[in-house]
Amino acid sequence: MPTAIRLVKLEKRFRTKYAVKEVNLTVNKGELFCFLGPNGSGKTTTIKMMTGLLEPTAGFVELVGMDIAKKPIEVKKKMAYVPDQPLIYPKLTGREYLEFIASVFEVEDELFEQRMNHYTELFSLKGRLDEYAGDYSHGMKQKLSLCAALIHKPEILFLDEPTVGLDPKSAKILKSLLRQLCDDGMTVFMSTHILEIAEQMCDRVGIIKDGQLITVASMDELKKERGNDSTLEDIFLDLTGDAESQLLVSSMKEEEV
Ligand SMILES: Nc1ncnc2c1ncn2[C@@H]1O[C@H](COP(=O)(O)OP(=O)(O)OP(=O)(O)O)[C@@H](O)[C@H]1O
Repeated sequence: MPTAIRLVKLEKRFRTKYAVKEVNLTVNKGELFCFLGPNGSGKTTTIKMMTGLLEPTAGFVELVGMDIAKKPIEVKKKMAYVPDQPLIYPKLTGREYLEFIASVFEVEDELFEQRMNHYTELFSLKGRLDEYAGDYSHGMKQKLSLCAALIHKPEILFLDEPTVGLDPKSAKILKSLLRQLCDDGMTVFMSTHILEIAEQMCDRVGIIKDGQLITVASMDELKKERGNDSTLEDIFLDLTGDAESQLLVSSMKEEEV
């Protein structure tokens, strides 16, 4: 299986503090990879280095075989990034925004129309495309940002907390869409706090704690190692939580019963 993403000894230091430390990781083409970790563990910093928005202190990132620091334009043509806070131009309509993104990526008119119709229909945005994007709700902005990311059919899609702000129907649509895109060969790298999503749909999960990647495995591998009745929540808390927070979670579970 060809490699889509390769991180080699990737590090980011802010002043004296390491936000990401010696991360090595390979993600294959067509994989749906979930990146998990507690708040402040280094997920966004890693994604920003992977997408060329932040320069590493050490190490490097290769996407589809190219070093992002050496070939930034070529690499960026092959990827898309949907941040947790959607970045849109408020004075453009939804349609104008998608047209603008398509023009940057030189998408042919016919393909643009097909993809715009397909994705905006899927996310129930088609009837709202002539309104200013600045007047959209948070969830609608998030969906417009997703449609824009898919308009040039990237080989690698990075998503930071993609389901936050989406209603349950849109979240479900997104989950099936991501699975289908990966089955068709796209690679998805996604951070999430929703362990259920990672458990249900990811091929592999990576868990980061204090800037260090502490586990990379499929759900089957994790269960084999930790016992078949373990949930991802148990495993996650076991690997990342301190004893106190685990006790708190257990007592809350007992109270629920
Ligand atoms: N620009 C910055 N300057 C200084 N420190 C930063 C900067 N950006 C991030 N950090 C620090 O780096 C660490 C990792 O932050 P990061 O945003 O990558 O975490 P995260 O795992 O995405 O967290 P969350 O789940 O809360 O979004 C944190 O300690 C954070 O305070």
